[in-house]
Amino acid sequence: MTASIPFVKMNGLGNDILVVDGRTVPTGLTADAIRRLSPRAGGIGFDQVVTLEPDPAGADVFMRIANADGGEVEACGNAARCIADRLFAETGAASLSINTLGGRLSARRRDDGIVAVDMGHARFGWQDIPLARPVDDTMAVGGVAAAEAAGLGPGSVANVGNPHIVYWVEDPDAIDLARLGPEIEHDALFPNRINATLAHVVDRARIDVRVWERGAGLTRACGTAACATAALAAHTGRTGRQVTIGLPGGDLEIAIGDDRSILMAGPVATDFTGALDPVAGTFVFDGTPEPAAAG
Ligand SMILES: N[C@H](CCC[C@H](N)C(=O)O)C(=O)O
Repeated sequence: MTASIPFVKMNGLGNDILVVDGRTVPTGLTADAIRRLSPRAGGIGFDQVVTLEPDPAGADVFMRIANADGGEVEACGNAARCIADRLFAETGAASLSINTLGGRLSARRRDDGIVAVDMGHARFGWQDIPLARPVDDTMAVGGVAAAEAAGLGPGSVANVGNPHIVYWVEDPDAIDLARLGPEIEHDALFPNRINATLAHVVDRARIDVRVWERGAGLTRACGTAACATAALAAHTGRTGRQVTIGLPGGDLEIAIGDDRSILMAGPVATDFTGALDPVAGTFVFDGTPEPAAAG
């Protein structure tokens, strides 16, 4: 087996990201290889893959994002923090511009060492999400059969680079999101599918959430879901504009600007390194690529 490209496994509050560097040589990582590598049983195990690339639009880096199912997506908040942390360590810089399919982000390391990322602006229009049909009040979206069958009220939708629906509930853990999540994700109302969050507003400065991620399933944390939930809560008057989002993996700090800009801050960590074969979908842990065969 020849493992041909190095990788770093990182995580933001347990939302784990495989990072590969395609800035000098394309990685050749295919959607099929991602699907083979993502399972925690037998694979490397991750929620998303991020490939660093040169940015033709002039940002410091282009961050290409794929979910565990191999599908390419527009945004990943935890990955943005992980990438920034890694590149700050690599370059000594304390700020960074990251371009993505969902728009351009800017990251900086705060004096306390925490990485903060400006995730851009929340959009609430039905075409922005997108929804499959016009909806006047996107803060109260009904018609998702599985959610209604589960007794959830209408959801609020936002696009923060990627699409999200947030259901406001008293006790997220009382709802079987593992069963409900995929039915919401694939509902016909969402032509690009959707990330689904159950949110309990604790008080005007804290919301506890559970997230089913499009293309990845239940995760320990979801940065963009935290951003969407905080933006929607502030927009509907459920909270102020400085909100702590409590996720199974820990807390994210979100600040919503009066222009609907979103600043997200939280910890990141590096788990391990290794190398993988992007075509065969095989890998070695914490090792270096196998030495070239002798001879
Ligand atoms: N599953 C998401 C992408 C990853 C988002 C999440 N990991 C985050 O930290 O924002 C989507 O399909 O839009």
